[in-house]
Amino acid sequence: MAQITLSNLRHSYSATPKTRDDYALKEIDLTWEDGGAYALLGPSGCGKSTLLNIISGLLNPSEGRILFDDTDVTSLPPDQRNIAQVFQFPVIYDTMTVYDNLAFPLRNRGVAAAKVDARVTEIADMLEVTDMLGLRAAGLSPDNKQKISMGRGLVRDDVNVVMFDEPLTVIDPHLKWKLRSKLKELHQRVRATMIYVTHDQTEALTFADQVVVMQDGEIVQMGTPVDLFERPQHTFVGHFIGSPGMNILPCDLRDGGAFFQGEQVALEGPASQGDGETQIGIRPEFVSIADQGLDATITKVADVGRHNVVEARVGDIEVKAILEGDTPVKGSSVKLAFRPDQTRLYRDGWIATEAAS
Ligand SMILES: Nc1ncnc2c1ncn2[C@@H]1O[C@H](COP(=O)(O)OP(=O)(O)OP(=O)(O)O)[C@@H](O)[C@H]1O
Repeated sequence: MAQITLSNLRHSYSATPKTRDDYALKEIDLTWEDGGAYALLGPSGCGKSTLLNIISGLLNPSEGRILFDDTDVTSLPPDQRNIAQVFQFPVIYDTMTVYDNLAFPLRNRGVAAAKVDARVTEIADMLEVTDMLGLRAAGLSPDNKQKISMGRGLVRDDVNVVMFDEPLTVIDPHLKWKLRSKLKELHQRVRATMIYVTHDQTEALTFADQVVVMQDGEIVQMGTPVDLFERPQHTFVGHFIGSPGMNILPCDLRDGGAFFQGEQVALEGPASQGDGETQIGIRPEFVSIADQGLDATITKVADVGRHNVVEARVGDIEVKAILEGDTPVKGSSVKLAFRPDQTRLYRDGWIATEAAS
């Protein structure tokens, strides 16, 4: 396994890029620590596959370098990078048995039969497919095929990194959670560096210790699932993560305070100086109905099981709240309060308040 460093990486699919918009990857500087469980999370088109293909060597970056530990691999082809990859669709040999499928990556590299057997047995046990080892892969269900595909990615213990590219796409929704937690458990057992690419926040947050959030060819935040929830560094992260996402509300800064719809709102801490468009960020979990606060009208109440998701209008702006217990009915007038230590200020998208100490 290796530490992977991406240094000043940029990539354009155009031969003659002129503006920043011509780059699918704008400027990436990132270190993936040896043995870490990472997710690369972002919406379709943000550059995840481009970044993955650059790490695996399928694509040469327009600028920048890739290091595996201290070795510069930027110009090495994929087969010399020693990477295992698990794709959206299972890559297995239907005519072979499950055992031979799992053994294939090892036999291909001339690993001795005894070690092949030990490793296949171990991985099959971890994946709970031991009873399938003698079966032909053709007869397996799609989720079992994908399990075997994952096993093929994990069977070698000498790879630099295992990369998963949306591996649960073909899995039935009710089986997804099982495989998701299985992968997390596998990481804890094998301790390989793993990068899991997805546009699904649940998959990313379940699997990864560190989540790298991408938007429009840039990394907007790298952090633990708790960091991303509690202190999004960018409004995109606040909005993209959470269900529903963070409320992002226009505000004015004046007289040393932040004003939303004409009312002053207490922030978590002092705001940095600067020009630019300012917004308040507050998660629905920290909006409540109180005796004093912003005048609002309830426009929608959705019972989603454990709690209600309530939408309220403050002036012409909608604010979402997650409320438990008694909830006001649609059309009623209420006062909304924001929990001050969870109320952040953003300027041009980026966080601009200091955390309360
Ligand atoms: N071969 C290509 N030629 C030209 N442009 C490309 C090519 N591949 C990707 N792009 C563009 O680069 C940008 C990033 O695409 P990329 O496939 O890396 O995103 P992604 O996050 O992996 O999306 P998805 O989740 O849909 O696969 C997009 O604007 C896309 O249109």
